[in-house]
Amino acid sequence: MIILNAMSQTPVSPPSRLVIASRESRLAMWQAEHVRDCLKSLYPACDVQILGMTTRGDQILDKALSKVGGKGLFVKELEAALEDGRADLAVHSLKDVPMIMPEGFELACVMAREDARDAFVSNDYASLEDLPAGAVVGTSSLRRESVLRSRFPHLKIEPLRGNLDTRMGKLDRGEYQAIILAAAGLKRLGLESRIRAYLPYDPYTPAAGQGALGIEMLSAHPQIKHWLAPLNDLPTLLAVSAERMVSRQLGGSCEVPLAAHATWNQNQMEIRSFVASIDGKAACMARSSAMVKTVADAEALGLAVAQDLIGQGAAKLLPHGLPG
Ligand SMILES: NCc1[nH]cc(CCC(=O)O)c1CC(=O)O
Repeated sequence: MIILNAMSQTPVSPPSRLVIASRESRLAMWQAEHVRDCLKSLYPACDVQILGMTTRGDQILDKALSKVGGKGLFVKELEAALEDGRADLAVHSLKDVPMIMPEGFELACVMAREDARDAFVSNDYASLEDLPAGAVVGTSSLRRESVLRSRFPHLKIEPLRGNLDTRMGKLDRGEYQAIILAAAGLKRLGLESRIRAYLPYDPYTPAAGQGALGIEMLSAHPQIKHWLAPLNDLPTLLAVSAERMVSRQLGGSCEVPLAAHATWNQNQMEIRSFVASIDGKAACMARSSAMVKTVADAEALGLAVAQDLIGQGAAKLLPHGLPG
């Protein structure tokens, strides 16, 4: 649970030094630098440093994420740096943050979301519809694979791992006719011009948290939450709270195609979600809208959507059944 701008009774003095742990990929570094710049403008006297590190998710590139135990693969080393005091904050793509965080860790804040859509990238084709039979499409996500297989059974879907630059390189060397990536990462790295088409939320619903940044901290250091509170973006916080609740209720793993996307505007939230089989032949889909004013309201809507999916038989699509 995140407290927005919690006005503490005892004034907290501004930070004098903050160390941000980050993965070393270009996107992760962009995100860490963005957080550093925001902190520097909030606290001009604060010394803000970035500690770059490699995670297991960056090292293992020859296997599908779903096969190497996707959960937390990109965050564990960063959490270790927080635990031994080498860093105060860890910046993550919220999509990569497990739905249930380990004991002692929490989100300090959720920052404004970039474009949450998936993007179609290709050198030779303008859209998925233009791809000929047998064309190879690269994606590392079972969620994207499932929708592609159901809509375009004539395409060949093949795994695509590595950081953004690696993935673009594989496309440019002709290993794939097209690839699907999160628009957010491409835009952040100045690669927006490579996007040939934006995939609509229906049916290409993104993963919970896609496009948003989450900053992780140790629960034992509550002053950090206070310092970072101004970086929270309310529409994003409410949307991702609902999305992450859906995902958490369904076991939130990378081993099953699972999508959840919410928007919030003037107290009105809309949310859509699906759970599907990898071949795209079976799917449960739910959408809902409600008046939402607080994180608790958003989570209640997420819970209702998860229950709708479960009522449709979503548990049968989950590799380990329902959690708990
Ligand atoms: N799973 C890897 C990952 N984690 C975050 C992003 C993109 C940026 C974002 O969603 O914030 C990506 C790459 C992708 O899905 O194309």
